[in-house]
Amino acid sequence: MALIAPSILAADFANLQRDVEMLNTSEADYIHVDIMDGMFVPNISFGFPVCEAINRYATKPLDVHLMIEQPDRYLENFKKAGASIITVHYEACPHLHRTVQLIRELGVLPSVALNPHTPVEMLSEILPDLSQVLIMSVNPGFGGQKFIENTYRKIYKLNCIREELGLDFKIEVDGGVNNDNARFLVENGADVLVAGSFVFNSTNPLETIAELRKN
Ligand SMILES: O=C(CO)[C@@H](O)[C@H](O)COP(=O)(O)O
Ligand SMILES: [Fe+2]
Repeated sequence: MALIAPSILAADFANLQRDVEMLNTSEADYIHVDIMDGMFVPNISFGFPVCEAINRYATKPLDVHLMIEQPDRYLENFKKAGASIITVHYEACPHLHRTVQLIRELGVLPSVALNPHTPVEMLSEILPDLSQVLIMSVNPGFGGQKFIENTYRKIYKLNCIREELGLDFKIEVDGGVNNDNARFLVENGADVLVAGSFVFNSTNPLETIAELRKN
């Protein structure tokens, strides 16, 4: 059974409270919150005031995905805005060990994301310190993109490394996840499926989440 993290990026921002409350009643495990700064990625989403507003209504833990440069500057703000998990990008953190420590010191679970071109081996020295690794299955910056097939291989490799080292971090996959690829992602080792447009563009998001969760 997979854990499901619907991405609020695909919600109706004019009805954010309604959509968060819908997720509260769903089988979703987390609410995935995508933060984009227009620098690390070519798009701007929203910042901590909106994250705080989501948290005001959410009864599920916030899984905050920071697609921003120099994330250390804002870790405390996102903790205060309700983050339970904070993901930073490997590609945005020259001092990743320090960043991960800062997240832990805040009492938040640390997670690191890898862009599609970054090999999983780049995290080998830091895996014991992580509670989650996020494998991007699209290039970050936008919802609604096409799933990159090489992701299965990356997840398989990371899962092998996890077993070899006897670690228990979660493997999350993010981008273009739907009912066609979910099963194979879980079979290859994914534990958490992020789904934005597949959930929010479906006619019955509650059923879509329940279906995804069966994988
Ligand atoms: O981090 C990102 C995109 O950069 C994701 O979380 C997307 O928001 C997922 O949306 P879909 O690909 O499922 O529509
Ligand atoms: Fe994301």
